[in-house]
Amino acid sequence: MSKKLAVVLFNLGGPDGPRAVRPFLFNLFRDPAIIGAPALIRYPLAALISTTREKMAKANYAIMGGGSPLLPETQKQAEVLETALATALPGVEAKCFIAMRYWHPLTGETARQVAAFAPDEVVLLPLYPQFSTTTTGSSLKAWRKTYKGPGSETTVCCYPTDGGLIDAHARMIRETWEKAGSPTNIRLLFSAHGLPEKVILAGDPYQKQIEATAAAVAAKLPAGIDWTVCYQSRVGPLKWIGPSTDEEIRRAGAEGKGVMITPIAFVSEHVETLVELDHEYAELAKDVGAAPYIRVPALGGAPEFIDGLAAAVRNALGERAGSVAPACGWRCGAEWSQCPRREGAAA
Ligand SMILES: C=CC1=C(C)c2cc3[nH]c(cc4nc(cc5[nH]c(cc1n2)c(C)c5CCC(=O)O)C(CCC(=O)O)=C4C)c(C)c3C=C
Ligand SMILES: [Fe+2]
Ligand SMILES: [Fe+2]
Repeated sequence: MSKKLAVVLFNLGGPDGPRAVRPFLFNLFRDPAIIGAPALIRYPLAALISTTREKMAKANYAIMGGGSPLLPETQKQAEVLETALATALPGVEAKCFIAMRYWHPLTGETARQVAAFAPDEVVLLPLYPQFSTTTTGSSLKAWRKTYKGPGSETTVCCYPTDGGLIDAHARMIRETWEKAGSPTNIRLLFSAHGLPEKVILAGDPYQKQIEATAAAVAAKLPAGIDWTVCYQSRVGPLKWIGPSTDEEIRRAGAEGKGVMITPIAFVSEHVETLVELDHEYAELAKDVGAAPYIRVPALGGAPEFIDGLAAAVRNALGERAGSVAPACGWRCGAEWSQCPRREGAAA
């Protein structure tokens, strides 16, 4: 009988229609990984923020037909990854499951489905290349709270400089640039989701890993290209890491340059790319004279990226079997004793 492998893909989730927007936002803001206040304060605060943010968020989701495309996009990735795993792991019955953090299929629902599958091995694979306590760390906690099924578990904490990830980005940047007529007077912006600065000061490796991804991609592009990293999607009154994407668009405009913008922390299209990048920042670029404004698509099912994920799963199983040494390497940037890949480690 072939070995059964469950690969659990972590992602954030998004509302599937207008009525889901407020409860989705409530789930997000009541997460202690997002708002670090005690539950007594956090819950009313989450209710208040989700109510006040609902109208604006609904208007953004309306641009995409009312809901987020994140789940269908993730389902497509899961399908192609399953096919890649059939080749990478002959003789293993590998099935991909999707565990979303803030909207269906929620992590607890998926944990029950995985338990019913009764796997011999479980690999937890975040669809976040860079580790943050606010994303992968939060999903890991939710998983560990809810999964009661069988199987030996291994976590891929992160893969910021994975060869497949980097090759996919570099190819898509080159292709998009050529399709746009190979303009020369442009700056390449690697745009990542921002974080409150205090999260980074508390030791989160996210920003360092974003910079490592961007540098590795840039190293695959023609020497001397003009590039920089910036951060989008700021929420709330706290100080967030910078420079912000809008500051960088303004700077490019003031210097008489156009921009080519590539999402570097999101691996699929959703509200932050289809609305923020394609509408809000495109308009800003027009206003400040940053022309042309070119947007590189998110990775989606890019074959190099998917092959990289399949290799990460194979390596995780190799570590479990003792055929390759357990190593965080880059991975989460934490000491091995703190790395969430270690079973039982506090994420
Ligand atoms: C690398 C990925 C992400 C990080 C880091 C992250 C941190 C983070 N996000 C918020 C607040 C919001 N995020 C929202 C949506 C959203 N965020 C990510 C990714 C990261 N978030 C994704 C994939 C999505 C889903 C988009 C979709 O299509 O539904 C939202 C909702 C949208 C909105 O109202 O703007 C909020 C709010 C915080 C506060 C935070 C770190 C502390
Ligand atoms: Fe977010
Ligand atoms: Fe790690």
